[in-house]
Amino acid sequence: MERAKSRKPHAMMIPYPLQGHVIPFVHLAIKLASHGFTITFVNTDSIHHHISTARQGEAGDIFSEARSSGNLDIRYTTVSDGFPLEFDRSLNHDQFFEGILHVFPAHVDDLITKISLRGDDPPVTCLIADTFYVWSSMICDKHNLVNVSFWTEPALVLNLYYHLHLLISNGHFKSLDNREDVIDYVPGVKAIDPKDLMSYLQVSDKDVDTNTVVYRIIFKAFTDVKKADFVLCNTVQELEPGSLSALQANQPVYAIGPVFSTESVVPTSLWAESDCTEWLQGRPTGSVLYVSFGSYAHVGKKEIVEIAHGLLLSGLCFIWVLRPDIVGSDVPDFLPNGFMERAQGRGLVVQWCCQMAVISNPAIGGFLTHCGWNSILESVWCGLPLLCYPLLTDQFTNRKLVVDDWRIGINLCEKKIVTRDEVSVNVKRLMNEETSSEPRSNVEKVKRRIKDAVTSVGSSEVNFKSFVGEVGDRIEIRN
Ligand SMILES: O=c1ccn([C@@H]2O[C@H](COP(=O)(O)OP(=O)(O)O[C@H]3O[C@H](CO)[C@@H](O)[C@H](O)[C@H]3O)[C@@H](O)[C@H]2O)c(=O)[nH]1
Repeated sequence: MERAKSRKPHAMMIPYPLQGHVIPFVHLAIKLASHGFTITFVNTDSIHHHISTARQGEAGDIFSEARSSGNLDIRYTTVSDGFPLEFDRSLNHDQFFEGILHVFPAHVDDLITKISLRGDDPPVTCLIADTFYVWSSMICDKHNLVNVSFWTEPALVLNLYYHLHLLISNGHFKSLDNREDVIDYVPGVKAIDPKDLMSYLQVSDKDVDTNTVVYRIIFKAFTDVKKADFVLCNTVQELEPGSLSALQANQPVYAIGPVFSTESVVPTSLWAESDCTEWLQGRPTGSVLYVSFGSYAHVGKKEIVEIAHGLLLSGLCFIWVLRPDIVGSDVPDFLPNGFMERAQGRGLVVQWCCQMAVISNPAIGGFLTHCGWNSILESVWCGLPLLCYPLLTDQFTNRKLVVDDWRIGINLCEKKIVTRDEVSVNVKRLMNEETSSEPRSNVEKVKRRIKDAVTSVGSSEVNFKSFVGEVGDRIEIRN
């Protein structure tokens, strides 16, 4: 017993192989390691390859600098996701996720077996896997590991998926004609309109086949998470008290966000970053709009063209992140003819950048976003009001938090297809201090809350420390 007590906890961490998941996992790894954990961080070969290509050379051990500067025990390894490196995961989305569902867990299982045969010191005693993985409880049972699920979206979204059975039994999901009235029976959620549900739940059985891979993942992952010993959420207790309390009534759930280190030395970008510092230099405070639709969603060419014209019409300065695969990796040309020439001097288009560095520049005054959860947290951290253009998955639900609940942002459009006039009008509304005074003053309040949460006495920090204590106790009991 004494020996077990003095043993450091050793957690294997496996993010979902997508940019918006790898980033918070890396920050969590650093935080745990600085609280005495040994970490073995696992990226897929493909994610590692993209990080290396973005850096124009083998990235090697991505934690080497963090390890030496912070004296942290973080080990790094990669594992195959079952596909060759050249396989286009973005273009072949469903095939890729079939592999993540069925093939990837076998590779993870092999890796854990290999590591345990190698006799690492201390031995791996805990798995911290993304909540979207459907196999965590199976792997933890097999290898006698404490099962920690890390949720990288808002607690509201987890809470809705968690109570999927209620949405189904009440006819708001998985019926031929889903109900369209307000949902008021999910514990911890006062009321939510069906249009604010995650995109996957906004469709009826008439419109989609819910046997596709995305649905099989959803149905299984949110059953499996109920078997986790602990759930960590990248959110703040004071921001989502209802959903968090509802979840906490069932199992240990800790709000520990926002999990990010503002000066991260760990390379995580999957595309080469452009440095925007020089371009931003000397520009008036709050004069530049930042536009990004994250790493995962695609945007139709028609919409990109409308947004491009709208940005030009607005007459404002902007930095627009446009991934090469934003429309599709088989559609390389999507901007309207002459756009770059007309934007010269006031618009900068980059394929990727260090978002946190850019949006914390005082010249940035607002964020046109797809409402990815990391982007929302980062924008609030920097005190920037948001212009919301959700594209898929949790982004519609996140928009509700931003626009309806916290009132820190405005909607770009109501309909799916945005027009250039809507872009121009709303961009101007967001960037004008008078017309955006309400979201601007509210974002300052929310910013205070999230910054307070991560001080030594703040809720996220206190929750994090109790998680560290609890997980240590659980490891002892298991071993
Ligand atoms: O040029 C860029 C653009 C983005 N980022 C970073 O990339 C991350 C993007 O994350 P997020 O804003 O959450 O968007 P996605 O990449 O689209 O994230 C996926 O994962 C999120 C968290 O699970 C979900 O909320 C989203 O809907 C899902 O698409 C953020 O940390 C950004 O700082 C950069 O560093 N440079």
